[in-house]
Amino acid sequence: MALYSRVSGSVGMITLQNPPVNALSAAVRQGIVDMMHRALSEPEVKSVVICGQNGKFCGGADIREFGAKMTGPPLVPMVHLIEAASKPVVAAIEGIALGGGLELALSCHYRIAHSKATLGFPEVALGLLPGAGGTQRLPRLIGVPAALDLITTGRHVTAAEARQLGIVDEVTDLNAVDAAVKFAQSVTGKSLDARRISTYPCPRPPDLDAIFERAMQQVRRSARGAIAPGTCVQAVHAAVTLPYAKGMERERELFSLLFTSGQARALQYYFFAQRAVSRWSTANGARWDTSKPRPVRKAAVIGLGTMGRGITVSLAQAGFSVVAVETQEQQLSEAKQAVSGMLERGAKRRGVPLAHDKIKYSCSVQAVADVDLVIEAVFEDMALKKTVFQQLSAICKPGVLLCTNTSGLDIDELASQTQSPELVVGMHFFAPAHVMQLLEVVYGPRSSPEVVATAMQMGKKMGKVSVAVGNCRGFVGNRMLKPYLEQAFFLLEEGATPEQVDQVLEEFGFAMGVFKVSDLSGLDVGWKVRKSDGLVSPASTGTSARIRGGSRYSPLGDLLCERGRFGQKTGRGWYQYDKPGGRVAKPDPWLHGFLEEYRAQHGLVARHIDHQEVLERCLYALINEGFQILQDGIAAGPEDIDVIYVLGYGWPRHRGGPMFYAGQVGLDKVVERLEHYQQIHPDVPGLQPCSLLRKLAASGNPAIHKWREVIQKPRSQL
Ligand SMILES: CC/C=C\C/C=C/C(=O)SCCNC(=O)CCNC(=O)[C@H](O)C(C)(C)COP(=O)(O)OP(=O)(O)OC[C@H]1O[C@@H](n2cnc3c(N)ncnc32)[C@H](O)[C@@H]1OP(=O)(O)O
Repeated sequence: MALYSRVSGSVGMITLQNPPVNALSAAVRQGIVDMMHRALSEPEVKSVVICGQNGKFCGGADIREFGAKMTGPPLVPMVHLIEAASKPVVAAIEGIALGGGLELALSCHYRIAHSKATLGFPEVALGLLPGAGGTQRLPRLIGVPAALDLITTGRHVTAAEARQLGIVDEVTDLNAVDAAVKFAQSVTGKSLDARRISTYPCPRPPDLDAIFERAMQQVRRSARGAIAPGTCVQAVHAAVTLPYAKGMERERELFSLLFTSGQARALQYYFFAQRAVSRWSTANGARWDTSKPRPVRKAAVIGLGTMGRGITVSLAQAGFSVVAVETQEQQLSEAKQAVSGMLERGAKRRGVPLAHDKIKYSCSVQAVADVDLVIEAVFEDMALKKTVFQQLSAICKPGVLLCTNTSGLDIDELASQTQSPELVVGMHFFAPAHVMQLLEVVYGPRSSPEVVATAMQMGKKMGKVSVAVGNCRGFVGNRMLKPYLEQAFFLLEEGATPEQVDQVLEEFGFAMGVFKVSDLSGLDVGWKVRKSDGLVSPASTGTSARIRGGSRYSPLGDLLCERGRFGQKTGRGWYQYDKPGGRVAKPDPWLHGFLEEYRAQHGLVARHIDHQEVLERCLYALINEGFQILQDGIAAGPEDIDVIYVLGYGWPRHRGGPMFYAGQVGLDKVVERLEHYQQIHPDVPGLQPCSLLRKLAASGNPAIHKWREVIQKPRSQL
């Protein structure tokens, strides 16, 4: 709702009241309309201030109302009522003015912002455009290039930048509402003719066509199939080429197109999913709201390879004191230099405060004796990690949290090396650890609720989205990756090329196809794991070369590694690169020849494989594993899996995540296609639809938020 009060006799004050962000719900819109009429009708009131309760102007339209039938006054007539008012209306912007909130502010005649406020049009991230006149007013106010930038990227600007751009009239370090009241009094009685943005002509730069062409190219490059950014460009184009009223009609048409799209539904689902994962629960009943995190002031990182360095940077930038340990002098000195460089680049590019003084380097594990939490990031080798955990358990003070950055090893086995297994938890960072937003917090059967809560909170403090997951091979992300990769290898055996598979996945929206990712992360990583699992066999011909444990196996990755083709780092992998460390993947005729030879050796006849088969086999196998993970209680809900895939594995956000995507395709259709492929490939167990997927499909494709009701009480796999 909106409250009305009178300040200093002559200023009518409308206060938006809808915690936590004063979103423009039906009740708030109704309140604004009613209170505007009241302010305009009271003769003593000479001017109006609009502000938000609790230091937040407005977070925009209420996203929770988007799925439901529209009630209350629409936004567009509301902003027109404000702009057309005969008394000056001043927006007092504290905290946030986002989306519809900024549109509300732009309909006011003046805008006063607090210096700490942020403003922006983030609709594009929800699959929408600013549909209450934002695409028509902003270019009129700040010009086409700046408006295109803000509307197509959704980036938030500081009050200082907003002032520079001309979005706000004044910025204050003092109380913005008081400043707005004073301002409102000072403009009482002044003409408002020049203050109604909709009446401004839209600036028409001479190189208009080139500007729009560049903007379209830019969004095509970065949008990876998302439709909202390009539609935003079209709406701004209407502001320049059409009179205001016609431009508003065009904005409405384009908004409706986006509003009803599957992409908008996916992005809005994802918005809430990313927030829902902080309300975690574990298989043995621990929960976010009943578990108190322990205080952590000083942390340690053991092992300063690529991951350890990134983790050190993340911790230091988040304000933790860090002891960074690498036992080899030479490597320690290299790491110190690398970490310093990373901190300096962070300060230069993102304005993160320099944190050199937060880090103490040491060659000795003894240096961690007084820390509150240790993150082990040594080489991915169980024997080595066990030794480190035994050492840590002996050296560290009682009560210290022992965390491992393993990407898939058994947390419980490591916990059993320590005197306090309840204090052990996985913190699986993603490379580069100081950049990637995802953190999988892996609890073992014995991890205490406080320890899970502490790791989750540490992740948040480091600016990450932490997702709690159970302990199993590969946890959630890497476990699902296995069947996906496996299908990609099988497709090569059957006649596809890496380029073809990657193209299909990139057209779907992945930033990189599976083979390019494999080249980037190094083929040797998976090879080492397969070797330690006893999967890599010396026999390279005959049927046994392609069968392990009675199931189909492709040794293609192993064969490439045997030839020293580890990907980008060696300049050769599934693609070729101009030099070791090169980044530009080019098709490799050698690889094509090798695949032909391989097929001939194994009696495989190459066939034409179409787009649909590549997509379905790769994605549905991955999705099926996701359902198995839910069934096993490794992830508490589909949102956890979707957030992990979007933030950690390049799944296109506008497709919501693999579990949301499955729901959009239709669970019955996913089951049917998996069954189809399983009939053709009976030796691939990953194509057998899991029972939870079948159960959900059979119960009539319930909406994703209802899946938890069907998922049985979770239990740990170990
Ligand atoms: C018919 C439409 C016509 C015109 C077009 C207009 C369209 C729009 O305005 S779309 C909305 C545009 N606004 C946004 O996209 C803002 C989204 N919110 C955020 O970016 C952030 O929440 C924040 C910067 C406002 C605050 O961040 P932070 O302090 O980190 O808190 P949280 O993100 O955890 O949010 C707290 C809480 O608030 C809920 N919430 C936030 N914004 C909205 C909103 N616009 N509508 C409804 N609910 C909102 C958020 O979900 C959190 O609650 P839960 O934890 O319960 O999910």
